[in-house]
Amino acid sequence: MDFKKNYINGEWVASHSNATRDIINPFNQEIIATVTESDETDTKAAINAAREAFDSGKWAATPATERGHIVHIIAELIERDKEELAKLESLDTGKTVEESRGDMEDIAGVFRYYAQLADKNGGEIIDSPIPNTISKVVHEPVGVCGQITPWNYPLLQASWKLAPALVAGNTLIMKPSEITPLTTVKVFELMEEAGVPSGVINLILGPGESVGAELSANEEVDLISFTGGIATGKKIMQAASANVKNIALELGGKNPNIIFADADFDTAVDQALNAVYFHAGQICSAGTRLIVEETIHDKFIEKLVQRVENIKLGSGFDKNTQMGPLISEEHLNKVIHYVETGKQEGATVAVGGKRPNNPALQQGFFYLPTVLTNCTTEMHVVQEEGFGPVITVETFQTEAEAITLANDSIYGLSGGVWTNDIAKAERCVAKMRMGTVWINEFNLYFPHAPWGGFKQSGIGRELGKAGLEEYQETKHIFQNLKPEAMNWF
Ligand SMILES: NC(=O)c1ccc[n+]([C@@H]2O[C@H](COP(=O)([O-])OP(=O)(O)OC[C@H]3O[C@@H](n4cnc5c(N)ncnc54)[C@H](O)[C@@H]3O)[C@@H](O)[C@H]2O)c1
Ligand SMILES: C[N+](C)(C)CC=O
Repeated sequence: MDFKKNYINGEWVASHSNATRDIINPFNQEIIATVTESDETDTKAAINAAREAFDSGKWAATPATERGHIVHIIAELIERDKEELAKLESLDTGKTVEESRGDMEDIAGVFRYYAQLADKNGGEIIDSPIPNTISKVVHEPVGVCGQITPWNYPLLQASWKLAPALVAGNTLIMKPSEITPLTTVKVFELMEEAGVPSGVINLILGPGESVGAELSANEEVDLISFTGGIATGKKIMQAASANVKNIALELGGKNPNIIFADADFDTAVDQALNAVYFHAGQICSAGTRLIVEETIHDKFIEKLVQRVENIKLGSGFDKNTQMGPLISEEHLNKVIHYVETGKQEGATVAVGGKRPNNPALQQGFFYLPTVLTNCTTEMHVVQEEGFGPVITVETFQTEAEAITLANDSIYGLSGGVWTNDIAKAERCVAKMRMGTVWINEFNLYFPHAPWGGFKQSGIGRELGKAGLEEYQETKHIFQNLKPEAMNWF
């Protein structure tokens, strides 16, 4: 695999210090690539390139239809190379290739969706209350956008930022997670091939503390869009205040999954697994807080545990694997810490609760899919985002109790309700303080509908029309067709 570099002003360049970083396969800890490691100096060069490209006006002045056409070509190139991209994503993150294939379909869909929206948000004529005037609203690009992404869905989260920023006419600097940059590098190659002009898209590889912090604080950056953890989000928000940047934060979640006794039992059990164990639970919207009606608790947990015991761990490249490793040793230790703390606080391990014994998995950062019962709302493992394959189980007797438990969180990203009583479901979702609520479903998202969090799960929305509006300024233009002196002064 060749050495991966930054992409600044249309050139592939190594960092000024020539520092490098090895990228590790979380399944076996082998080095899968070496990439350039940048710092503040490289970041400033990328910001300058984006600033000059924006100020030249060349991209913003390109007709929206043409910008949309280029974004559509990017979608086609992703479609063309989706198998290579899927394998690269699995190598880098450990998730199964089947999951990565699904991600690549979603990613191409995001570029396609924004391509077709490019020339359909031109503004509006306001019915002016003042005679002989024209009042109109137009949308303009925000300017230079800093975009910072996490390691769990590297290219998917990048696509949610790249596609709307481009069709809106912005220039950008993207910083992927330093531990999973490979598919983002590849998509920059595809965007170059698609004909995005130099300076419009810039890629900078490096750590958050230097590259990410510079992007967040630099006064030449007009907007910072971040997806990642809550602690980092708070730092970015603070740094962004330097020049009162526009800010979009997609942060973590600790998502409730409410199961009423009248739900379709087998489907609810099956989907409770899907809600958490894809990508070993490393999903912002994972339904890790299972909230089950007391009357079905024992039966539900018995069936759930039976199913969990059969989940096959292994290499993401093995067709039989259902769950891969966690991303890193540091992250594995975090998951272990939360489960151990939960046990000390009174939770019972119904299944899992440790690393697998299988000798073939010892080089990988594996943790068994876990169910903790006897959980209560104040436990750390219930309140804090462990980001691993761990379900905590709480019970309720009444609808009101279920809602109270569901909302008892600083987070508000997503949640689910399982019941065959639609009126009850509607009553629940009306009270659930989350950006996405599913009824008889979990973890579904698509480009047309907005995504984002209530409470400390974030600010702003990605996807849908709202995801485009994040990258647009709104300008009111007022024209007097019959100007007259006022003679006031
Ligand atoms: N809401 C969503 O849609 C969504 C989607 C995916 C992931 N997430 C969240 O992401 C988190 C997991 O990702 P992570 O561990 O990579 O998050 P993280 O916050 O550790 O890192 C995210 C990115 O921020 C960078 N960063 C770190 N410190 C920084 C700083 N001081 N200034 C600027 N940038 C900095 C990192 O290098 C990385 O690129 C979870 O909390 C998950 O819920 C949320
Ligand atoms: C937003 N989503 C669900 C694709 C990934 C969250 O980690």
